[in-house]
Amino acid sequence: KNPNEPPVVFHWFPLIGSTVTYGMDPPRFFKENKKKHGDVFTFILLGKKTTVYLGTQGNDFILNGKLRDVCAEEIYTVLTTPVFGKDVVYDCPNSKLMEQKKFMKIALTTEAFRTYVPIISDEVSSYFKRTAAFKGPSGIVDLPPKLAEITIFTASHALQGKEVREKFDESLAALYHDLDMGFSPINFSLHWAPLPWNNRRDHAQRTVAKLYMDIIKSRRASGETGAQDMMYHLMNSTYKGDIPVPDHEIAHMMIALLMAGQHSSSSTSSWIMLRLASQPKIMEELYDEQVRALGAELPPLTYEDLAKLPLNQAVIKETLRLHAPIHSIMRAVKQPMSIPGTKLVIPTNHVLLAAPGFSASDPQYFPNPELWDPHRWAADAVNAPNIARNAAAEEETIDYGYGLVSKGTGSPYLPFGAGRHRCIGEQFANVQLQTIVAMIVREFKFRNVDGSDKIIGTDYASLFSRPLEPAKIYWERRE
Ligand code: HEM
Ligand SMILES: N#Cc1ccc(COc2ccc(/C=C/c3ccc(C(F)(F)[C@](O)(Cn4cnnn4)c4ccc(F)cc4F)nc3)cc2)cc1
Repeated sequence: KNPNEPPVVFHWFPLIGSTVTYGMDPPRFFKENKKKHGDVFTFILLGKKTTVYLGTQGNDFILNGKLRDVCAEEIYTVLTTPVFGKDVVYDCPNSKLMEQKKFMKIALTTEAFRTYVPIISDEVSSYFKRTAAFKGPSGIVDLPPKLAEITIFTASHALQGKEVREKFDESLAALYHDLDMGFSPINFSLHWAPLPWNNRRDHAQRTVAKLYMDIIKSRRASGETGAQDMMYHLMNSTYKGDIPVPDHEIAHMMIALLMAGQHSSSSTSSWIMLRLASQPKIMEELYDEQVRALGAELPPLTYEDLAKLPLNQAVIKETLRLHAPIHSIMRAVKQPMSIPGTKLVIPTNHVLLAAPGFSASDPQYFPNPELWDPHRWAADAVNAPNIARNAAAEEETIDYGYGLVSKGTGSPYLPFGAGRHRCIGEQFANVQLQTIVAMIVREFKFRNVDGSDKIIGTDYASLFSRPLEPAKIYWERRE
């Protein structure tokens, strides 16, 4: 027992360690071990010494770690590179990732979002017109698979372009599924194994990358600059020293963005709809908010309308507080790291694990934390989380080469991470989710099949936490 290293969580077997107890329910695992050991403790995850550092100090220590101390790509590349393809995101030096994030952000501007809102709302309306599951005046439906379709259609059309969207009606859906099978935490250790799903993943990656490269070639040949979508901007970006982005890297970044957007948004939109079914009153308040703000005839939604719907925005914020799709953020330790205020030094054979979502359920910051209550975010709410009020005010920011990002120091609410690796898709995700929610609220009323206010459990077994399936709700068309 080394007094300079964190306490180790008791475990029976050396390799398995605490993988199963952690993997089944990470928040419960964190809570139990925080009680026994405090905010810093080590457990064995798939044979690796994994040191958790909870709370806002832990978030700061890990997410704002220096490049020489912590490394993301060393942990993530085994999982992401076989799915995305080589030379992008975690298969290149961090300095190159920072440039790639700068390129991706160029297509994620408010002017681009103005064009995305009509695209997304049309995709939602036409989905409900054509799908069999929502025929007639009312019914019962298993929601998550339907929302996964809605998110892939809306994100691919808005972010990836019309050509890609049309491919999802044919081959691309099946190929996307094969890619997706490779995107599982088991591949943190079995990524190399010639398992059937890894072979299908590799075939799908090559086929999808080729599909993107063909679109790039045809766009370059025809010279049309149609929609200013992500592909257009990546094709017109250059690395330091005026080096154009190679076609295969454009294709691989497009796959990365497709995977990022799809998993996070489909999980979040599922949780939003399940929470609205458990509290139908809130869904009625959302409808009333639109009628009050936009008029009873509910004109076609515009980007500017979204800012007039604070409750609609709060619903997304509150859902991400309780259901952050990424529950664990991991970094390799490159140099021994001493934890300020303690005599602890984290050695280089450890992996650091931050769990920003854990502090978002801490009653110290959010009274009655398990209650899903979007009103807690209202600016004037008497018990509004004080971070909501002065967050913008004291926000420390820093630029890693792709624009100013918040360091999130002190914030107990970081569903999009913080620091060098912070999410660049936050604004797009909010536009997409707010538009999807607003369009669904116009057409339907949801409630639980048994009329209760129960909420289904969480499936932590995949890479992104999501609702257990099936998750059925009762819907009826608004007259
Ligand atoms: C509700 C939606 C989303 C959530 C909750 C979310 C969450 C996160 C988190 C927690 C990180 C930090 C990961 C780490 O530090 O290891 C991250 C990074 C990132 N996300 Fe998202 N994300 C969302 C949507 C998106 C979308 C729509 C895109 C693309 C259009 C995207 C692209 C990225 C990228 C490129 C990074 C940078 C990774 C790095 O620098 O290492 N995300 N996201
Ligand atoms: N046996 C067993 C067993 C073992 C363990 C467990 C449970 O243990 C764990 C541990 C850690 C994790 C980590 C989640 C994790 C990390 C990185 C990424 C990502 F990189 F992929 C992403 O950030 C995703 N992203 C960003 N924004 N939107 N999506 C991303 C970045 C850039 C990019 F361009 C595209 C991207 F999509 N994705 C997810 C999940 C589960 C269960 C069972």
